[in-house]
Amino acid sequence: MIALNSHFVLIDLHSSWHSANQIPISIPTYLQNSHSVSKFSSSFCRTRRARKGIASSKSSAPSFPSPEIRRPTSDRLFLGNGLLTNQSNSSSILDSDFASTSSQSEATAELEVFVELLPSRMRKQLSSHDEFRELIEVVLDLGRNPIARFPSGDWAISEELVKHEDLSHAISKVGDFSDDNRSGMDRSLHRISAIRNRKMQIIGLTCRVGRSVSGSAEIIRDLVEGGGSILVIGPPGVGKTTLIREIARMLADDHKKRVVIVDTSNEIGGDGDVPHAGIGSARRMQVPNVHMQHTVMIEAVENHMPETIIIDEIGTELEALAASTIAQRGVQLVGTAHGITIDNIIKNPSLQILVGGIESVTLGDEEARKRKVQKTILERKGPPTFTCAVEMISKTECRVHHRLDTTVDAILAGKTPLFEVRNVETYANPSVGPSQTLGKSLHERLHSKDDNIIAASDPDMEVRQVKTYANHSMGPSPNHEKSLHERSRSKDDNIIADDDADMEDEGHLPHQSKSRPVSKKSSPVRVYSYKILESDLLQVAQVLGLENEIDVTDDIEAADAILASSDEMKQNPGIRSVAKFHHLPVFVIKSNTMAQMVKAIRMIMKIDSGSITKKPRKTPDIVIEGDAPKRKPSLEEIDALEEVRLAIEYIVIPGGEPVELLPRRSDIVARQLELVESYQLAAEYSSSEPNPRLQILPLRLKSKNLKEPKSSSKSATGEGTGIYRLPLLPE
Ligand SMILES: Nc1ncnc2c1ncn2[C@@H]1O[C@H](COP(=O)(O)OP(=O)(O)OP(=O)(O)O)[C@@H](O)[C@H]1O
Repeated sequence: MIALNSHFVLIDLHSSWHSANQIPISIPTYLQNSHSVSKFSSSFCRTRRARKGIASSKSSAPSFPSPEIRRPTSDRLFLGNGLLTNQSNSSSILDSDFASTSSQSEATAELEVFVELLPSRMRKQLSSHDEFRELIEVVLDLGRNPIARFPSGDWAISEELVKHEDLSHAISKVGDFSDDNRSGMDRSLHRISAIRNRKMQIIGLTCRVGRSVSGSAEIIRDLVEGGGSILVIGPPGVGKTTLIREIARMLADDHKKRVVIVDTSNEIGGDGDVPHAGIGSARRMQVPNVHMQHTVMIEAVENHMPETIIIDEIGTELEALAASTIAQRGVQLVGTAHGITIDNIIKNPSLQILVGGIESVTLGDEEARKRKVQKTILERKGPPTFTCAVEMISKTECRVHHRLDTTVDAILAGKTPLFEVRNVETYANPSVGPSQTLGKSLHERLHSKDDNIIAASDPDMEVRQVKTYANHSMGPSPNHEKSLHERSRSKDDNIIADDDADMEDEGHLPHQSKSRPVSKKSSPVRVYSYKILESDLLQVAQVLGLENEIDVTDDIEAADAILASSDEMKQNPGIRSVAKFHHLPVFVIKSNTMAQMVKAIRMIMKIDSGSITKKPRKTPDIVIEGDAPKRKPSLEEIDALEEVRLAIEYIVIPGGEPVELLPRRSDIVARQLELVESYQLAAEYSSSEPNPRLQILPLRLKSKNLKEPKSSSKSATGEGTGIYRLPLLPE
């Protein structure tokens, strides 16, 4: 993204410290939010101005409000985080006084419109914040402190609590809320989302600053120009809408394509009937209500002869079907979907069609053996709707899957797909002119020393940075600073309960009893998680039949336990301080597999009580007995267990289908059975010749109550004859 030609002006507006009059919110809240926002600012502050030592706006908080509100003009003067752009101005990037005067004030115009939402007492406070220009959202919840969200974290705007009048004031400044509870401000890109009480009165608002960030699509310009359909995946707030808005403009203005945006919440083209200048000459179709998004998508193709259709938030099966219809009609499609990785889309039954649909195929024993796969395998049903996919890791970094079909096939086969990691810095070296940078082929970049891209041997892919992709369900990316390689799945699957926050400091050693007990109680046990997807945790809780007993919370103060990945524990030592401060036990999982989460949840719920023992004092961790690796498993055993994991996570749980495994040695079948049990699933054991085998059933086990089956003559470990059926929960 960033500036790629001399028409852009870069200014380092980044600042990470709050001024003295600002009210810091609690450490945990800060951590929580720094965890959930990207490291955008830190990477952006390395602009040329910064390198040349030109004073940034850090020292002088912009005064506010200015008397006159100006709207963006067709010159497209927009504000990004630490980035101001003006296409009509060709002054030098380096010595432009313009950047600190005219551009700044014009770029502030959109923010000025935004802060009109707030009562004047809040405006003054907010505008004095050093990061004011990088403001992401303002949250107004009745009876609470008004909160501003910045890239560096949350900040309480005022100690005065939000009143009804404050909400009424904000509501009076926006248009009507549609049935998705969203509204906007006329001809601006800001998004206002409402929370209502049971009487449907608005009691909370999330007001997001919308910006058109010129240059943000440079990072994938080659894909856009290639003409293929592009699926953009990312968690909320990572910048998907901002990216596709710029793609729409790029295609319509730079490439003179007929672009139609299906703008369900008026987020891409802004509120009001005249679209925001940020979409250039792309046309925009509004959608009367969210349930009609798919019909408007089809209408766009049938009535307006588009070459490209842009669509934000494909979330339902109907929308996915409409997208697939559009793609079949030869129209380029650029769409977004929520998720962290393509794996999330594959596992989402409504969106599976976007990646071609999935079906399970049962192979004959001979074929399975030949292919070295399990008997029931997953295959892609047809061609994906999109040619390629972009997983947004942060506003500045993404993973590009040039061939979505190849990626999906690899994931379904349990293999690591190959992809290319791109970041803004690589694509926005201001010292290189536009034609040089943009014209550079991937092949050239491959050999560029700076670009940190390495070639893969796969002839299908031109070039990519090969990284391990094993941890498909890794949490929302606060982890941008961490290499993907480091995030690869750990072979050691132990769960650690880390109960003491700071064991080194003997004088302040928190006694274990200080930690709040985490036990079953009438209200659900609330878990605060770091880098573990809430949806994955809840899915596991559901499989365990604990969906009413466990809850995931964003509020550390309300939490009963912390669940974190060990990667995050290493990266973010602050977690221990937070845990200590709140007297919370920390449960650490070494990989985000469902099996690990099952174990963690059982520990948190004390289902396996008594199995927790403390390690000697020097090591602050508590290890679950029996989880420590006792011996090195054989390759065959690893293979067999991986077969179980894939079968369960890709077929049995999402598809509700049974899976028959390959025949194995009886001791290995016993290990497989243990793993099946840890997912709380039932299995059928068959001691067919020459080796026994398991069939995993999509049925939940009675927890902690496994009985010897009547039909089994011996045991479930493979020595018996006939069928072994684990007891099932009554439906
Ligand atoms: N490249 C960027 N530079 C500066 N700010 C950005 C950039 N991309 C996004 N933002 C800001 O980040 C916030 C979130 O962006 P955006 O709405 O595009 O995210 P999103 O992924 O579409 O979120 P959601 O899924 O919730 O709709 C906005 O305030 C936007 O202005």
